[in-house]
Amino acid sequence: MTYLLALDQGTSSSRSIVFDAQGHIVAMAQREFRQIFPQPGWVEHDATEIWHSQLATAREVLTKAGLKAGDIHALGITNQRETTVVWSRKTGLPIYSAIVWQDRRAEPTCAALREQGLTPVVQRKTGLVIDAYFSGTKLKWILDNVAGAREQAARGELAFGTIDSWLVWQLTNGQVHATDVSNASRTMLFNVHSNEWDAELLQALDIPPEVLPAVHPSAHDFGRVAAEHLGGEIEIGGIAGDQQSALFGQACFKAGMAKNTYGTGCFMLMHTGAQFQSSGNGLITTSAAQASRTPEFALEGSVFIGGAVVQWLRDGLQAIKGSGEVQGLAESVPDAGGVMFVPAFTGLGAPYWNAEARGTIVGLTRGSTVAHIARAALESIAFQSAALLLAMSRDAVAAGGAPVSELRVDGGACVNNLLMQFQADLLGIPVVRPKVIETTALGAAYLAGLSTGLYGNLDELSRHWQAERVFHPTMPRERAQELMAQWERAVRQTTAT
Ligand SMILES: Nc1ncnc2c1ncn2[C@@H]1O[C@H](COP(=O)(O)OP(=O)(O)O)[C@@H](O)[C@H]1O
Ligand SMILES: O=P(O)(O)OC[C@H](O)CO
Repeated sequence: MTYLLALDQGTSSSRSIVFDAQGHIVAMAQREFRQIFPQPGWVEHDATEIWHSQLATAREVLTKAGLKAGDIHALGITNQRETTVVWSRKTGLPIYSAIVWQDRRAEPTCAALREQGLTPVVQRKTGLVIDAYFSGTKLKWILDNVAGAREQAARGELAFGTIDSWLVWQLTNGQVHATDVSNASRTMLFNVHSNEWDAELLQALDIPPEVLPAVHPSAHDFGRVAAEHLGGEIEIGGIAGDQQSALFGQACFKAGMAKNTYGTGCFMLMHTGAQFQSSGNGLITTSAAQASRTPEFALEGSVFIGGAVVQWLRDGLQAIKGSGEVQGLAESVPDAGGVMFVPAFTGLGAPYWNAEARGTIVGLTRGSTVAHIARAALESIAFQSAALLLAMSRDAVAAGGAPVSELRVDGGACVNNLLMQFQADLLGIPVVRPKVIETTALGAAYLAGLSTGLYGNLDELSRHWQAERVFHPTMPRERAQELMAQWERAVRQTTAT
C-alpha cells in the first residue's frame, strides 16, 4: 500500500491525516492549542506551540495507522492562511508571537496605504483589497515594533513566513525557507501574474526582501523532513493555503467549479482557470493551488459567522446543548415562520463588506418560538453563502463564462442535511457532498502525490472524487427569489438606526 501524510495546521487545532493512494482516510490525530487575545482586536498564537502540536499529531497519526516514516510516500502541508511568523535564522526561535489572520492591529497601516492611493495597484497586482487580514502589514508591524528587528532583518538574520513556511523550516531543521504561490498570494506583497515578490509593494510596506521565503508551485519538492522528527526522512511534496487546498481536494480544477467550506465561518472559492478575474461584486482574487508554474486563479468570498451561529445558539441563547441538536430543533417547525436572522455579530463579509453591521432578528410574531429562531439561524448560513455564489456567478458571466452549475461542500456544518437542502433550494443548483469531507487535508496530500509521481495528472484525481450525497433543489424558483429578497431586506436592517 502507498500512503500520503497531510499536516493540516488550522486556526484552532493542528491535525494530521494519513490517506491511502485512493484518497481514503486511514487515520487522523488532532490537538488544540492556545488562542491568545492580548488586547481587543488582537489575536495571537504561540508559533512554537503550533510546531509542537503539529509534530505531536504527525507522530500520533503514524502510530495510530501502524506506519513508519518509510511507509509514507510523501507529505503535504496545508495551513491557516495569512498568519504571520518572524523568526531568527540562527536560533530558529520566533521573535514575536504569530499574528493571526483575524488580528486587526495593522489597520492604521492599511488606512495610510489607502490614502497613498495604492488600492488599484494592490488590486491589480495581488487581486486583494488593502486589509489588515493579509500578512504584509502584520509583518511590517513586527519589524516596526519588536526591538532591534529592523537591524537584524537588514543583516539577513530574520526569516518571515506564513505557517507553512514556519513548519517547513522546523521540519527541515532550518534547511529550507520556502512557501507556495497560494500562501504567497495572501501576503499583499506578491505579484500573482508573474508569481514573484513585488518590488513596488515591498517598498511601499518597507519590507526588506532578505526576510522573504522562496516561492514555488504548490506541487513541488520542498525538501525532506529531517529523520529525527518522524523517525525517518519524508519528502515534503506539496503546500497550499487551507482554502485553496480544499478547492484542490474537491477536484475543482477548471474554471467555473466552486466549493464552499462550512466551518466557523464559510469560505467559498470558484476556480477561474488561467484567467485573473477581478470581481465587480465584492470578491477577492487569489492564486489557486498550482500543480505547475502556470498561474491559476480563483475568486473568493468569506462569511464571518457560519457554523458559529450554531455555537451562539448553544452558548449564547442556550437553545441547544450540542451543535448536533440544531437540525432536530429546526425541523420541529415546517419553516422559519417569516423570521429572518442576520448573524452580523462581527459585521458582514463579502459581498456586503459592512464592518458596522450587527446581528439582527426580524419578522418575530407572537407565534415565533426558539425553533423558528434556530431554523432562521441555520438558514442564515445558506443565505450568506447564496449571496456569495450569486456574486461569483455574476462575475463568471461578466467574464464570458457560465453561471456556477454545482456547488461542492465540506467543513463541519456540511453534515447538516437540512442546511444543505435549503442551500440547494436557494441556489437552484445541486449541492454535492463528497464521501471524504476532509478535503483540506486531502488537497495537500494530492499535491504531494502529484509532485512525487504517485499521480500522473489532475484527471486521475478527478476520478477519485466521489459524491456521498447530492441535494437537488425542490423549491419553486419564485419562492427562492422571494426569500432572497426578504434576506436582502433584513441585511439592510442590520445597519438601520
Ligand atoms: N450538525 C451541525 N449543524 C450545523 N452546524 C454544525 C453542526 N455540527 C457542527 N457545526 C458547526 O460547524 C463548525 C465547526 O466546523 P469545522 O469545519 O470543524 O470548523 P473550523 O475548521 O472553522 O474550526 C462549528 O461552528 C459548529 O457549530
Ligand atoms: O483555519 P481555518 O479553517 O479557520 O481557515 C482560516 C483561513 O485560511 C483564513 O484565511
